[in-house]
Amino acid sequence: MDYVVRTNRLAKKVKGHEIVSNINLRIKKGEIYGFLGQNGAGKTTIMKMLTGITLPSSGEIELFGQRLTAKLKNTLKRVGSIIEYPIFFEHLKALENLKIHCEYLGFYDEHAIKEALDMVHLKGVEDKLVKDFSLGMKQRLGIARAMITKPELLILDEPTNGLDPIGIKDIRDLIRMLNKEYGITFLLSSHILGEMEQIVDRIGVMNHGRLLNEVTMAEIRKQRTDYIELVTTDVQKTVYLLENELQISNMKIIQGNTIRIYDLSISQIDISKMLALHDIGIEEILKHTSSLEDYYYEQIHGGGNVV
Ligand SMILES: Nc1ncnc2c1ncn2[C@@H]1O[C@H](COP(=O)(O)OP(=O)(O)OP(=O)(O)O)[C@@H](O)[C@H]1O
Repeated sequence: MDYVVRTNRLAKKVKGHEIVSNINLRIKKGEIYGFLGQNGAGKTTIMKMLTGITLPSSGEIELFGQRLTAKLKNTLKRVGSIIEYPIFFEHLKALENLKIHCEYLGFYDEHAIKEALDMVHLKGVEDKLVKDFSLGMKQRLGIARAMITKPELLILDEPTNGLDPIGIKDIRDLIRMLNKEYGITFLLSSHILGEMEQIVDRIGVMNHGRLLNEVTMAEIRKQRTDYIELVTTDVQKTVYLLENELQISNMKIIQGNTIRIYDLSISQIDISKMLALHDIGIEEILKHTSSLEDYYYEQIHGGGNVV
């Protein structure tokens, strides 16, 4: 298996307290991997260790199959990142900011700068002052800056934080495009489940400094069970009617008065019509579609496996 990132029992201690422990992370080449976890779960700390901003207290990091050591800092050239949020010289133009960054890196290539701006669709605003950029444009400029050296892995910490729905969609589309067209592997973090669900191939659930589970979105979708939830004025009679009038057998009663129907070949409308015909009052009927949110809460509250 071609892994871009592998960590082995990675841990970080701060003032005697372990803020992340025993992290065995695996990110495959070409995938969009998402770290999911509440504030303070340890996502940023791991990203800082992967980008060489912070040193691990123990454990190992392997990037592109090579162990990351002080001597092999060159490997980090293959990684681009925005950790926390991108900081610019606000009173300078976008292009000037990128040029300064290149000079600082000792890598000056005007063509690469123009190409990066083009990739994130910021061509035409390179002479605009950064202070006049929207948050979404700044995020895109941050991605352009991280892309100048043509990294194979981009690490973006909460890339859609603070953006409005259109800005969020723009960044999502940009990440997808960079992944598909340029084959860039991504490590993203977010605490917004719905957002991650729409973009990642695989997720790692972080909780209190531990990586609980790594699972593909395809696996989550396969496991999910959708059902219709029904509350009526007469549970026993409803069950009898569902079985005999609509031939539904896959259902269960929960909390005494709620029926969950797992047979979705019969619509809510048919159920409602049939019950109305038999004078059964419906207090509630709704379709429940399980999602990443269900999986996440199961992991956090059900004590998911540590990987
Ligand atoms: N330098 C530090 N000194 C003390 N505590 C720290 C330090 N860095 C991080 N922590 C603590 O470690 C925990 C993990 O922080 P981290 O920033 O990695 O979490 P996170 O999952 O990225 O959350 P957020 O989304 O809020 O950034 C937090 O409780 C944080 O307060």
